[in-house]
Amino acid sequence: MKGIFITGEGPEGAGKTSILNRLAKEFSDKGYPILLTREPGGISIAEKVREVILDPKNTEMDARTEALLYAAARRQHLVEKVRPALESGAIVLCDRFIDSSLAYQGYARGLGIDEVYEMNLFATQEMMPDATLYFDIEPEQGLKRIEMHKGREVNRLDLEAIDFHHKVCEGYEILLDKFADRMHKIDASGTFEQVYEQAKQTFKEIIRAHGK
Ligand SMILES: Nc1ncnc2c1ncn2[C@@H]1O[C@H](COP(=O)(O)OP(=O)(O)OP(=O)(O)O)[C@@H](O)[C@H]1O
Ligand SMILES: Cc1cn([C@H]2C[C@H](O)[C@@H](COP(=O)(O)O)O2)c(=O)[nH]c1=O
Repeated sequence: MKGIFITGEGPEGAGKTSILNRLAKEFSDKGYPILLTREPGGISIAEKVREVILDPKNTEMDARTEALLYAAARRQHLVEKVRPALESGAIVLCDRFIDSSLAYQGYARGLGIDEVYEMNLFATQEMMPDATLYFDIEPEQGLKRIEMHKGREVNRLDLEAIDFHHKVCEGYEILLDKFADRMHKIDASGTFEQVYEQAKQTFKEIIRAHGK
């Protein structure tokens, strides 16, 4: 594919969405062909699946159902939006992707990282990101940011106990080792400007390494 597929990952409130938005704006303004999108969502069918998965009223959702719904939304989003953009040469910035499933469903829910990975490889036909920005923060600090952000939807996963959020971070630590070649750790605990500067430097190195 001609484009570059870059994902943003991390626990709740790490600042992924804010930083990816600013990167997309700054680099689009400079003339780079950026497509900013998100998971679950990004296209109509996947946004509908998102509503079902994240509705806090759906308390009975089975862990495998949850993992399959994320993978189904991912499949449709990839086919309908991400792959065509990459084929046209875009730099796709995606707010969460497969690593979220591995950390949240594979590790924190206990389904198994390898099992969830296998199932997702079927959904994506083995497509993986070229690079991933991992926003590293203690779950307590991230959740506090979300509490302060009054306009944000509170979703079903935000409402999990703090132990679950610690497990999500442990899961991501495993992924940082497993996928050391593509994962870039950003310290997300500082001010927005400090985090943005790190993310921007890393982003520039990634696109340079891919010839852009
Ligand atoms: N470095 C920062 N310091 C303080 N607040 C921040 C920082 N970065 C983002 N925020 C604020 O924290 C809140 C959550 O940020 P954001 O939505 O970007 O996080 P996120 O990682 O996408 O969260 P989630 O995945 O849970 O949706 C927002 O109100 C945002 O303005
Ligand atoms: C893609 C994906 C996401 N999740 C979780 C992580 C978050 O709790 C929500 C998405 O909300 P956000 O505000 O857009 O970050 O869904 C998951 O558990 N598994 C996944 O594959």
